[in-house]
Amino acid sequence: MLKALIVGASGYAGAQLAYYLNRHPHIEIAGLTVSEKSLDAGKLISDFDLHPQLKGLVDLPLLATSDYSSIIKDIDIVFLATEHSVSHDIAPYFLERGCTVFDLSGAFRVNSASFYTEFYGFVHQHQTWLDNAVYGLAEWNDKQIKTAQLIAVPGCYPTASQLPLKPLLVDKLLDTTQWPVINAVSGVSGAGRKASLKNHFCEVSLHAYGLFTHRHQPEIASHLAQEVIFTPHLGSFKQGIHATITCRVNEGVTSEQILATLNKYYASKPLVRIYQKDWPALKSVIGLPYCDIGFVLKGRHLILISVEDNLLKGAAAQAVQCMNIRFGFDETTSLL
Ligand SMILES: NC(=O)C1=CN([C@@H]2O[C@H](COP(=O)(O)OP(=O)(O)OC[C@H]3O[C@@H](n4cnc5c(N)ncnc54)[C@H](OP(=O)(O)O)[C@@H]3O)[C@@H](O)[C@H]2O)C=CC1
Ligand SMILES: CC(=O)N[C@@H](CCC(=O)OP(=O)(O)O)C(=O)O
Repeated sequence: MLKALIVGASGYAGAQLAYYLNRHPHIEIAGLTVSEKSLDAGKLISDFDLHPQLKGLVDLPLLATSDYSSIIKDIDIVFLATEHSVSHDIAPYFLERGCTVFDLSGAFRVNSASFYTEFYGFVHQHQTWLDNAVYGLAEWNDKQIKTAQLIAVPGCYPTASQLPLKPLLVDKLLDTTQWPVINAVSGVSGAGRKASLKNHFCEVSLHAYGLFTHRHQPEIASHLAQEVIFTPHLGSFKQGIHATITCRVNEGVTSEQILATLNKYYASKPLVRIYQKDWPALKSVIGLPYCDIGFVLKGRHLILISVEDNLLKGAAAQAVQCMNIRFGFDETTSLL
């Protein structure tokens, strides 16, 4: 059994990790932690006001600490389900002690120090770890994940955006002079569990945000090696991301070619499902670890639809998928 620690366990992504790791035949949850001053210190993660869906499954207490020295012993794997600056600060502690770290935040996703100053508001202090981090887009980077010590699990919007576009770019089916236009709508859980007016139920309707400035635009563009126009939207539903991606194909490209290319890259990938006709809806993926992809071509105009659960394929499920790949377990262990 490998021993795993979840830091930030009381959050939305952390609780999903706890659920998956508890069912995993090769993993023992060795600890669940929250911040030193957490209001949830000492509570069970399955308490009524936290994550009662875990009752009887994971009735473990939340340890409030910033000193991991007493729990680090014997830990093999650390999941950081913490905000970017927290992951940035604490990841090296675990890495230097030999743990394999799966970071769900953006702190190690893009190998550019200036990116962090511009989009995350802090100066990145760990260039060597940034150099060594492997981007955990599981369907594409499995070879590198197998030997990585630090896996930067992609963002929720970047996963939904890159999975449909990447095969078409790699196989040169897109006219890249027209930047793909990604309009994506996220449920409110994408903003995390902490209460704020911005994600208050009565305040959320449907609106675009981060126009030309969202940090996921450069994450998507750098990993696709293709500029994109990315506009996120907040919708009044709890979970899920629905991305509508409009692009232009090269002269002569047919629907059959697009389907063949998507199948070429994903037919053997159990967590990406390609639609031969019609296109997916959020209800196909909520509570499940899949990214579902459909498309329609008219002339040279292509619309791709991709959907995922932001907390699952967009966060916790992809992190566990990466862990499965890293440690040689079946990719879908505990996920399906
Ligand atoms: N929500 C989503 O859809 C997605 C989230 N992510 C990323 O995953 C990470 C977690 O997101 P999410 O679960 O939504 O966030 P939440 O706000 O729901 O949870 C954050 C967790 O971190 C804990 N925490 C806060 N400060 C510290 C600290 N200094 N040390 C240890 N724990 C701390 C919080 O508990 P407390 O405050 O009580 O200490 C809580 O358990 C973020 O980086 C996010 O960007 C990635 C993809 C999708
Ligand atoms: C709805 C909402 O607010 N979504 C978040 C993105 C989700 C997230 O947690 O960001 P990472 O994928 O970078 O970790 C946002 O736009 O900031």
